[in-house]
Amino acid sequence: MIDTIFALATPPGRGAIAVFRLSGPGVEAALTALGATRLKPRIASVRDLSHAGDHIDQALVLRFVAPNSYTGEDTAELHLHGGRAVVEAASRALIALGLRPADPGEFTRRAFQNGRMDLAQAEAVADLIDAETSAQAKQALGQLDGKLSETYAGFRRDVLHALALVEAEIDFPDEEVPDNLARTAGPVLNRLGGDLRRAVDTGRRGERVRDGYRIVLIGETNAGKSSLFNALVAREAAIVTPIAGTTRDVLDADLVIGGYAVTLSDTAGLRDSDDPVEAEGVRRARVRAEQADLRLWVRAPGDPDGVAANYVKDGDLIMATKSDLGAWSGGADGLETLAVSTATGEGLIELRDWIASRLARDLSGADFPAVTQERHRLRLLEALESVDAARAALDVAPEMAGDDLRRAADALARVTGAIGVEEILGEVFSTFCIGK
Ligand SMILES: Nc1nc2c(c(=O)[nH]1)N(C=O)[C@@H](CNc1ccc(C(=O)N[C@@H](CCC(=O)O)C(=O)O)cc1)CN2
Ligand SMILES: Nc1nc2c(ncn2[C@@H]2O[C@H](COP(=O)(O)OP(=O)(O)OP(=O)(O)O)[C@@H](O)[C@H]2O)c(=O)[nH]1
Ligand SMILES: [Mg+2]
Repeated sequence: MIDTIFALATPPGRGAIAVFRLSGPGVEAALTALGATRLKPRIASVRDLSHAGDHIDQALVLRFVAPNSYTGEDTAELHLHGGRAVVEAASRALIALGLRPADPGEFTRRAFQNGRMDLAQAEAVADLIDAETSAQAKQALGQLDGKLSETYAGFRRDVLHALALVEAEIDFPDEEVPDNLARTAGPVLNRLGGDLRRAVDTGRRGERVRDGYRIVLIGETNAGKSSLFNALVAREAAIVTPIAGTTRDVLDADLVIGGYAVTLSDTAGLRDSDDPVEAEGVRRARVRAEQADLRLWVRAPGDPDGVAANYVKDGDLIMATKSDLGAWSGGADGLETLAVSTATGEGLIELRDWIASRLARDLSGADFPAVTQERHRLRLLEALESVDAARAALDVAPEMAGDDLRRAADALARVTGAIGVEEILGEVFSTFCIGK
């Protein structure tokens, strides 16, 4: 027998209203026991709820009848006055009536298990709740709509089509098999390989929108990195002193620029040091610079053509800091330069604008939906490798191509949860909040 579950779907604590969500075969009996009868499906009704003779609340009650509900089961919502005592009384009554508090993500998990959505859509529900920027919300909504799932399903259809062509040839073996295959399945696999490669490439973008675009401040000691960091995050987050070598640890701050999530990192000034603590700081700074999506190379007037140059890549930006003390004049190897001063505020607005347009360039693709999760990207890579292997096998050992294509189809089916569900369910739903 399937449990009937309940959870508070609104944040805990005092509020205007508190919404309890119920799902499972025992919903109707529970509603009747609470005194909520004669409810028309999907029509809100005001009912006095009580249990064991105690009046709980005058509530707004909604009832959905299976399968026409979020989970696909009988469900209900109790919209209560949002006081702690009311919430507590309702919670106790529901437990007394045999309902069980839901696990994180359990409503969405049931929606998935009842075929109301696939795994990629369930992940989108969690992403939408976690979204803090407009770009994150837009990306999650695209995935919730099923656009991403449809893309994956299209890839899988192409794989199965190629597989059918390969099997048809192999079933009628003759001298011409390799030639025929190269003519029929070859072009299908070439196109599919290109599509999968493009999808994998959007994965970097999708993950950056979801998890934050990584920008790192890097430069000589005393160049003004921490001062610039503080100016961008608008608080005195990092220690600033005239002493060279002040910053040791990498300091991260999350900000939103132009609707995109950004993680900005302040780092230790790059120089050789006998101090093991500083040397470790410099090592960490280098690692971060290496991993970053964008490096801001911070250079003050008079800074030598320093070590930072080794870590800066095409497309990075030179921050000519302390512009109040004079213009920076150095070779920039084709990198753009922006003069800033945290003393006067010069250039700070321009810097934000510059970053915003860089984010728009790197992250807003016309080819939404982007692949948003590492889990998807890894499966797509697996599919891509198998398709490439199948393509190579066509000419030499066509019977191997069939196995490769079956592996590719499996990898794609795992993304949407068509197969291999049990291994990934825990991973996907454990990050959900209770009540979702
Ligand atoms: N109060 C409330 N607001 C909410 C939700 C909810 O469950 N309750 N949602 C949940 O997270 C989201 C909306 N998503 C939903 C998706 C499908 C159904 C649903 O009952 N579908 C049925 C009936 C459709 C209809 O009314 O015509 C169906 O598809 O058969 C409900 C909510 C956001 N807002
Ligand atoms: N005049 C002027 N001084 C600045 C400016 N920015 C930073 N400074 C000063 O430069 C010194 C070093 O600044 P920090 O921000 O600590 O430099 P840093 O690059 O973080 O230095 P390390 O952490 O040692 O690598 C401090 O005394 C700051 O007050 C600026 O725009 N104008
Ligand atoms: Mg510093």
